[in-house]
Amino acid sequence: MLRSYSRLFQRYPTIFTLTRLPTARLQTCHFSISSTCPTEGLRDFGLPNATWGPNLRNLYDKFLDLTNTGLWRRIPSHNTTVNHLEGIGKRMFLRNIDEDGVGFEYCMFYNKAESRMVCLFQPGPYLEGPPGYAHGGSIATIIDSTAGAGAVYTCGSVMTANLNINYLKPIPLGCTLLVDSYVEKIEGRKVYSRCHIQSHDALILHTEAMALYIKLG
Ligand SMILES: CCCCCCCC/C=C\CCCCCCCC(=O)SCCNC(=O)CCNC(=O)[C@H](O)C(C)(C)COP(=O)(O)OP(=O)(O)OC[C@H]1O[C@@H](n2cnc3c(N)ncnc32)[C@H](O)[C@@H]1OP(=O)(O)O
Repeated sequence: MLRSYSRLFQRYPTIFTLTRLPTARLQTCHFSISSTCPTEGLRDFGLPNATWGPNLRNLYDKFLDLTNTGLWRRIPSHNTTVNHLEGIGKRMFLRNIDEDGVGFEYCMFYNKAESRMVCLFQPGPYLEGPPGYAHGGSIATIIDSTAGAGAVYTCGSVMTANLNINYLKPIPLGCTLLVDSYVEKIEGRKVYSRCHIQSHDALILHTEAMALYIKLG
């Protein structure tokens, strides 16, 4: 069964394009976005926990070492991007499961000089799509979140206008991945990013994507 899925995926890499929707009424959305730490004192989920496998832990240690060079910084991760005073009860999509390890287990590092955001990612069992593998929507989510955070840290608030994904090889649940994104070019309000997902040992290229973000304000 798994082999036939694998063959199917290798033969027909899917291209998903999210087509343009009518302009959102941003002025009617009463939320504030902070790229800093809006929930001081609350748990930072981008830190190792008992559900992290050795590969995720090793990659984390490697990137943490890189922060000593001053080129990389670890991005704190809370369960909301919304100011907690007005955002009580809201949850960030990727952090909306209380149990560790079952959903999106991840941590991000940012390199300002390269406009590059990497995400160390371990997809948990609640992200299942095909038996034993991550759902394409969950893969799109981690890509958009990584490249989106990269765009935000590079040039401020943005919204995703277009996301184009080639799913090349299925992603087994529980494995460790490197989601690697960078801002390729900026034209006016348009921010073009590229992203790929590879296995922790860089032997398998699972996914490639391009995203267009529009700067707000
Ligand atoms: C985002 C916040 C992140 C917070 C991060 C906090 C810190 C980091 C921590 C944790 C990381 C979390 C990261 C999460 C990331 C997730 C992001 C999302 O899920 S966003 C939700 C899904 N996206 C929508 O719902 C958009 C819906 N669409 C719209 O609202 C509008 O269409 C919008 C804002 C995208 C553009 O509308 P206009 O009215 O402001 O601008 P116009 O004039 O239409 O477009 C500007 C230019 O862009 C082109 N353009 C627009 N859409 C295009 C498209 N789809 N394809 C090609 N070009 C497009 C246009 O042709 C125009 O180009 P010309 O300047 O004339 O050259």
